[in-house]
Amino acid sequence: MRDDHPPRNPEAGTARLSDLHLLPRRVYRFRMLGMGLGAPPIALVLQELGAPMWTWAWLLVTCLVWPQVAYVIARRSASPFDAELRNLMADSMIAGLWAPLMHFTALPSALLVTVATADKINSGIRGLWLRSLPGMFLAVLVGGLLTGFAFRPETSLPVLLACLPIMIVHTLAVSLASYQLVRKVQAQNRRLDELSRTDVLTGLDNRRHWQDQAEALLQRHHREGRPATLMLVDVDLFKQINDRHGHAAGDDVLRGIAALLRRGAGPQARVGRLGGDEFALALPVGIAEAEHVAEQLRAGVEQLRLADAPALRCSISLGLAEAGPTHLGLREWSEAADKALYRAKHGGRNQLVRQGDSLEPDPA
Ligand SMILES: Nc1nc2c(ncn2[C@@H]2O[C@H](COP(=O)(O)OP(=O)(O)OP(=O)(O)O)[C@@H](O)[C@H]2O)c(=O)[nH]1
Repeated sequence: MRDDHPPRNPEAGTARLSDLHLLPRRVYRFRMLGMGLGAPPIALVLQELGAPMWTWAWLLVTCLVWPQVAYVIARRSASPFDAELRNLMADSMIAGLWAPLMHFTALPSALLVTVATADKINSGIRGLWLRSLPGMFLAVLVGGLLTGFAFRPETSLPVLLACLPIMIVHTLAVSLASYQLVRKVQAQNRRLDELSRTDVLTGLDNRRHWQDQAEALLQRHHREGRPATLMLVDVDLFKQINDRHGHAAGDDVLRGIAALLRRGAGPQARVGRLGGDEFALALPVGIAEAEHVAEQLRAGVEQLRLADAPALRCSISLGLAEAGPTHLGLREWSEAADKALYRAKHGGRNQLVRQGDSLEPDPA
């Protein structure tokens, strides 16, 4: 008998209230469909067996009355999810009972038991299918005692044909559900992958991902001799900005500068936020071109205005280092750019300094 699966497992403590209230209605539709498709082959077998009236009555109860009763029980329950779990177990017992009542007619008996168990597996609720087996076997036993374990496994052509709808519909429904689940998991994996590489505040590469990209650019420089320049960017007196205008305005400044860097650096550059108010750019260009870009960025940040804090002014200091033979790894390359940035800070801020430039006296 077809049943539907709950979207979440409350045992994992993640079930949402809205899910719980939707569950009985969802299960009801599938239970009606499953019981409806299961009824014709059962009815044909009962007819072939010349079954007693009470089995016909039981067929009516299981296919018409039970789905309504199960729905009402679940809706009225203080815990619809738990009530539906019990109903799902009852579905398995009903499927199990039908096997002996059909004198174990092979195809419909195997089909009902398999479909009921497959639905428990497909529910994703840990161990539900195993927990449903004792009840199912008990029902087989009770039904067997009622029928004296009459055994007639032959399946006639009409019964076989009547089994086709439930076979086809159930297989397709389960396949569709699996397909949708796989697509959802793939999309979530892509999103997780993206999140693991992205700085949440600015949307730039985060430190680790940026470092991987910068290292790759440096190694390509060593391999192929292509130019590469590292640019470290630090917001000037950012603590004062936070103190005077508030942390939220500080965040807006970081976002605004990040957007400027991303736009100004060009599509080939890797732009990352190393943390706090520090950014880094790995540019596939020589020092002269990088200096030009850096100057434009510096001037752009000077012009940055925030709608929420129009009086706020900010600037950045930049340290540049072109990749060279002494920069064996990102560490050496970063140190060179960091020294240049240090000079820019101590040279009065709001300026760019490149590796090897002479140290300006600090006016402060
Ligand atoms: N709004 C905001 N502030 C942050 C964030 N991360 C770090 N900060 C603050 O950024 C400030 C960084 O200040 P520093 O780099 O030490 O110094 P500074 O004031 O920028 O001065 P100089 O670098 O010498 O120009 C600290 O006050 C941090 O609390 C963030 O995500 N948002």
